[in-house]
Amino acid sequence: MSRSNPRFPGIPMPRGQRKEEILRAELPPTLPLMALRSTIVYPLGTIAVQMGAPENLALLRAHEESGLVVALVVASGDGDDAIDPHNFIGRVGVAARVHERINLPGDTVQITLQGLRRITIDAIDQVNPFAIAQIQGAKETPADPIELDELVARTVSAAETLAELVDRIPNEVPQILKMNVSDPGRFADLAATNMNLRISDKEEVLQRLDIGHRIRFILSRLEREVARARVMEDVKKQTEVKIEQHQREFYLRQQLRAIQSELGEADPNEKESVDLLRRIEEAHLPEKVATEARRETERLRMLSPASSEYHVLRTYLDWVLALPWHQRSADDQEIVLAKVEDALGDRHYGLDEAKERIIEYLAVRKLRGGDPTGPILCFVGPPGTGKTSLGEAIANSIGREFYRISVGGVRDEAEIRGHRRTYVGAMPGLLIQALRRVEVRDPVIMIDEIDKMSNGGNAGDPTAAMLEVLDPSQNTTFVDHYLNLPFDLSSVLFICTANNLYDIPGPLRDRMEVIRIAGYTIEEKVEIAQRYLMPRLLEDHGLTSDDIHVPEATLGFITSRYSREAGLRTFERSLASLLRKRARAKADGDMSAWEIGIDRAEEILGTPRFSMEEAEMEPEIGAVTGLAWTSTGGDIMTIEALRMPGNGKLTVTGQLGDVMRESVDAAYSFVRSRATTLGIEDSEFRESDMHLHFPAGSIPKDGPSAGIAVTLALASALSRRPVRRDLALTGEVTLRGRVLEIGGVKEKVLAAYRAGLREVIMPKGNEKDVRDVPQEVRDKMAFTFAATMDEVLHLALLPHADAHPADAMPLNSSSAVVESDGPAVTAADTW
Ligand SMILES: Nc1ncnc2c1ncn2[C@@H]1O[C@H](COP(=O)(O)OP(=O)(O)OP(=O)(O)O)[C@@H](O)[C@H]1O
Repeated sequence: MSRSNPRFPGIPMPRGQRKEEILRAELPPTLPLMALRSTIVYPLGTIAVQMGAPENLALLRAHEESGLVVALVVASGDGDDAIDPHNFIGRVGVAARVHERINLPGDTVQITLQGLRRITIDAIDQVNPFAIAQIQGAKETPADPIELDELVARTVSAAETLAELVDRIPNEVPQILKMNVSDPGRFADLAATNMNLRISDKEEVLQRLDIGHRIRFILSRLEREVARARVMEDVKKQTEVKIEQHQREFYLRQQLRAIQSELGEADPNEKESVDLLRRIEEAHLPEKVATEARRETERLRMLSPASSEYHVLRTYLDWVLALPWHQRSADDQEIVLAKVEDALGDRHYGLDEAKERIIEYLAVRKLRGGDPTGPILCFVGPPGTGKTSLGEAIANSIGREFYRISVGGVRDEAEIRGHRRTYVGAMPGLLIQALRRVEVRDPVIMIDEIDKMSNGGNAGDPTAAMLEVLDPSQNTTFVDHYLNLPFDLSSVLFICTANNLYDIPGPLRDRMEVIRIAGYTIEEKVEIAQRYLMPRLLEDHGLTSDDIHVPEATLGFITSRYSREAGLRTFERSLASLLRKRARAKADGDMSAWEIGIDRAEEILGTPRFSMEEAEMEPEIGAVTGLAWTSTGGDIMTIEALRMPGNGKLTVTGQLGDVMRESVDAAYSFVRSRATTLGIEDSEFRESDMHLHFPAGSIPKDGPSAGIAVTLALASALSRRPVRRDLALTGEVTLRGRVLEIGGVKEKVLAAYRAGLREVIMPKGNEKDVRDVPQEVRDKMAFTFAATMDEVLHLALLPHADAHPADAMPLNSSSAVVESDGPAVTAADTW
C-alpha cells in the first residue's frame, strides 16, 4: 500500500504496488462513483481527502472492505449544488483505490485515494444512495515525438522559472519533472499536480487524452503564471524600494532628533507642532476640521520658521483653533418668552407691534429647537428708533452674546466671505471674525445697514454671500474662503437692520420677516426721555435725579426745536450736553439742584436749530406742502411753482430723479387739460414759462408720490388761485387725473404732525394704512382720501384772491424748507 508523500502530493511513497502492476490490473465493468469537488488525483498519485457529501459517505458505509476501487470524477459548480451522476456520462475520470479511513468529528471521514488509471464513464446504473457507473479504461493518444521534446523542455523551463519566482512551488519540482520526461502522460499529470493549477484547469488536464494536447495546455497555464509572477515581482520590488526609503528617512529623522536633543538643540518647529497637535486634540474639533488642522500642522513642521509661508500657516491654524466650533451659551429650547417680553418692555417704550412679532418669532424658534429654519428678522426704520437696542435686549434676555456687524458700503464679497489664503494679508470675512470675537457659535449677530450694501461689482457679489450666510437652508455649511472649511452658522440668530426696505437687495428681502419701526411723535419722545433716556444718562454721567431736573415742557422744547427727526439720536445727544454741563459743575463742587427751564436749556444748548412752527399756515399761490418719506423717516417739503412771461418752457430744479421729473411733465399736461375748469386762459401756457423748485436742493429726491402736490402747485401758479397751506399732501397722479396709492403713510403722517399740520390729503387706496398711525395722533388729525386729482384741486385750491397777485412775483422764500438732521445727502428719497 503506498502512502501520500507530504512534500509532493501525487508522488507516491516508494512502497507498495509498482506502476506496471497498477496499469495492468483488470478493472471491473462497474464501479461506485465518487465525485470530488475541490481536488483530483491522477493515475499513480495519492492524496488524502475529507469526505462530507452524503452520497460519498453512504458509499463508504456500504463498502467497508479494504482496497475498494471507485470511479473518481470532478464535480463542477459550488458545494451546495446537488450532483446529477448522469452528467458524468462520456467524461473522463480516474479509477482510484481507497486506503486508510479515519473517522473525524462532525460526520466527516478522511480517506487516502490512490489513482490507478484514467477511465471513461459510459453509463449510470444506480443513483441512490450512491451512484454506480459503467466504466472502461480510457485510451490515451501518444504525442508527436518531435513536438513532444520541445513541449517538455519548455514546460520544465517554465516550471523552473516559476519555482524561482513563487514561494509556494518547491524548488525540487522541476527536478522531479525532469526525472519523469520518459513518460509524457505521467509527466503532464505530475506537472498539473505540483504546479498549483486551479481545479478547473486540473479537470481539463484530466479530460485531455491526447498527451500532446495535455502538455500544451499545461504549458500555456504555466507561461501565464510566469508572466503574472514577473509583474508581481516588479511591483513588490518597487514597493520595497519605497518602504525602504521611508524607513530610511524615518530612522534618519529619529536620529537627527536624538542628536539635537542630546545637544540641547531640539527643533522649535517640532515643539510647536507637538503643541499644536495637542491643542487640536483638546479642542474636539469636528472630524473634518481636525483632519485638515493635523495635515496643516504636519506641513508647518516641514517649513522654516523664517519663511513667510510658515507665518501664513501658523496664523491660519490659530484661526481654526480659536473658532467656537462647539461652544454655545444657550439652547433655543431654553428661551423663556416671558423673560424676553420683560426685557423688551423694560427698555423700550411703545413699539408694541415690533415686540409682539419678536416674541412670536422667538416662540417659533424655541418650538423648532435644533432646526432653526424660517425667515430672517429685519428691523426697518429711521435711525435712532431703537433697532439696535431691541437687538441687544433680545440677546440679553435669551442669554446670548450680542455682536454688531455693519455692512453699509460693503462692495466686495471677500469682506463677508474672506480672502483666499493665497492672498497676502488674507483674513476671514466679517462673520468668522465676529464668531472668533464672541467665542460662541450661537450669538445674536445684528447685521446693520443691509440696505446700504452695494450689490454686484468686479469683486464678487456681496449680496449673494450675505444670502448664503443668512439663509437657514444654506448656512449650515458656510464656507469662508480663508478657512476653506465649512462652519455651521445655523445656531446664530441673525437680525438685520435697514433704514429703507426697498433698498434691500430683492433676494434678501424675500427671505426676511420685516418689522417696521416708524418713528416717534414729540409726546412719545418726551415720555421715552423721562422713563428711559434720562435715568440712563444720569447714571452714565455720575449724576442723580437730585442734581438736575428737566421738566416735561423743557423736554418737549428740546425735541421740537433742536432735533427734528423720527428717532432719538439728536435728542439724546442734546440731553447728554445738558448733563455734561451739570456733571462738570458738580465736579467743580456745585451741589445745588438744577432746574432746567426753557431759557436755561436755550442758554446751554445755544440757539434752537428749528423754528417753532415749521409749516406755513397762510394760503399762498404756487406753494404746496408735500410729504416725503426719506430714509431718516418722514418729512414735509414745500414745492414752489413760479409763473413768468415766456414761451411755454418748463424748468425743474432741486436734484430730482427721473421718476419725479416725469411726474412733473405729466402734472403739467394734466393741468393744461383742465385749463378751462381751472379758469386758465390757453394763452397762459404759450406766453408764460414755469419754474418748479423742490427746496433742500442738496438732498436727492425721487419717486412718484409728489404727483398731486406738484399738480396742485402748477395749477395754483397758472390759475393764480392760492393753495391751502394748513394741509399736507401725498399721492401719485396719473395723466388722466387718478390718484394712486403711495408708501410710507405712517412716517409721512407723523412728519406732518410733528410740523404742526393737522390735515392730510392722501390717496383713497391708502385709507387702510392710517390704522398704523398711533391713536393719539390719529385723534388729532383729519384725513381726506382722494380718488381723483379733481377732488384734490377742489379741496385745496382756494378761489382767486386779489391780495395775492402771482404774476412774476417771487414767492416768500421763507416758506417752509426742509431741514435735515441727517447727512447732507441721503440715499434716494422717496416721495
Ligand atoms: N422705544 C424706545 N424706548 C426707549 N429707548 C429707546 C426707544 N427707541 C430708541 N431708544 C433709545 O434711542 C437710542 C438710539 O437707539 P438705537 O441705537 O437702538 O437706534 P437704531 O435704530 O439702532 O439706530 P441706527 O439705525 O442708527 O443704528 C438708544 O439709546 C435707545 O435706547
